[in-house]
Amino acid sequence: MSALTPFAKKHKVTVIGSGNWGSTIGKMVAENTAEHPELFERDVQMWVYEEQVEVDKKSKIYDESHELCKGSQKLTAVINTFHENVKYLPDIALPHNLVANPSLTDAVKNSSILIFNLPHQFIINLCKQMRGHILPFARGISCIKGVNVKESSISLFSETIGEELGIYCGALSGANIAKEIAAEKFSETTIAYDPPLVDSQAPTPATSQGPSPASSHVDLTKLAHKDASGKPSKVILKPLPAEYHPIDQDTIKKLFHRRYFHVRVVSDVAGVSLGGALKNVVAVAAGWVDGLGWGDNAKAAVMRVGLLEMREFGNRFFPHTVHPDTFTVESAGVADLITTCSGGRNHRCAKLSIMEGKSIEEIEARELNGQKLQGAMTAHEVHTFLKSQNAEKDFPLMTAVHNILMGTEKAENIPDLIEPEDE
Ligand SMILES: NC(=O)c1ccc[n+]([C@@H]2O[C@H](COP(=O)([O-])OP(=O)(O)OC[C@H]3O[C@@H](n4cnc5c(N)ncnc54)[C@H](O)[C@@H]3O)[C@@H](O)[C@H]2O)c1
Ligand SMILES: O=P(O)(O)OC[C@H](O)CO
Repeated sequence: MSALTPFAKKHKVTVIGSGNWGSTIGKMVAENTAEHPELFERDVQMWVYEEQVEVDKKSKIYDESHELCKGSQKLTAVINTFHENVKYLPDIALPHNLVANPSLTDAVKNSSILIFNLPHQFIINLCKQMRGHILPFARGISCIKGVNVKESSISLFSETIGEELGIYCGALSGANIAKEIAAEKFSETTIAYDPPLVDSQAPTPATSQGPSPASSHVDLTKLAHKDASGKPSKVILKPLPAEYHPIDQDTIKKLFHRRYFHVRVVSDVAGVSLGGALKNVVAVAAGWVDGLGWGDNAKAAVMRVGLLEMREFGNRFFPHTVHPDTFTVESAGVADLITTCSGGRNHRCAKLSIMEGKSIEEIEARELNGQKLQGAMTAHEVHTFLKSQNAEKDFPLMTAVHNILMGTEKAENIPDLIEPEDE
């Protein structure tokens, strides 16, 4: 113990995912670890789903004499050599201390802070691969916009990750179109982070020897937290060893906040997560309305109904934890809805799909170069859950989006579907 001065260990940070948002978050986090050497290890690991890519001749980094610019190459090699994610975040210089790693288990090894940033359909499988390879006391932040539905149950990805890995996981969400933030244009975000007090800031049990040295003697069985729906969580959190600086709200803010990316830290994990997931469904409807050429008033009507349904969804299905104000006060609520329904990928692809008479999946494959939409999948998942609760009629917009995607309704009928004429 004598060799260990307080906070002798710095936090190692890993970003799991390297898409459009994953790479942007990796950029900001690596900028911050370099600026806070007292808290964090400088190098940030970024797990990359390995694939073959070609460096485009029009790209600024193209160098005809370089081996990696000839034919198809590993994405990780290209990122680590040219410090650019040519496929998912082209033309943005990444910090040299952001290290692409194709091995998930190696990328997360010894990391005390794990940032999850993947399309939601991939996360459970990845958590299973990570089990047994992470520090048991690690803390997580989920930047994933989606919900985890299994027939009649719904959970947030912060909860799912927490339960799969036995760690606490908060959530980051906001009006955050990645390519704008990567170009360092101003934006805000909301981070919900409220772990139970098992770390060194927790009041530790009094002993005859005086206060416990930082963290390690808390009775964890009494501290198992509740998940966002109010059910007792299966996770029994492990306290952070005393040699680490606490991973508190201040530490989390230092990890994400940039001059161009303003962070507000709150406690409402459920509200922040639901806002990010449900707005993607509304964005699909907004895209259709724009594609029909109905103008801004029509889109505003869809957004108004969508916001009310988002708030009602939180109140009804997460009554113990959602703070209804989150949807209107925080970037993770109405601000995200506005930006998504203007410049987001879900909106753009839905708009093109109706203009061209093609499915959203066809447009996604043609337009997004491997990036993944979350709106259509989330609409189906939310519908499965609403149906199981016999609540479809109380969420007419969410239900309409599902039915239109399924081809049993038409986007042209949205006005009647969201506000039946006899009401
Ligand atoms: N892009 C944005 O503007 C933005 C902003 C805020 C939040 N988000 C959210 O962030 C999350 C991640 O989205 P993104 O934009 O970084 O991703 P993306 O859509 O840009 O890219 C898709 C990613 O999925 C990976 N992938 C493909 N197949 C895979 C597989 N089988 N297993 C694991 N990974 C696989 C790809 O390598 C790539 O990294 C989503 O929930 C999204 O809603 C995105
Ligand atoms: O491009 P979208 O539709 O996935 O939305 C991106 C962000 O979530 C906007 O905040």
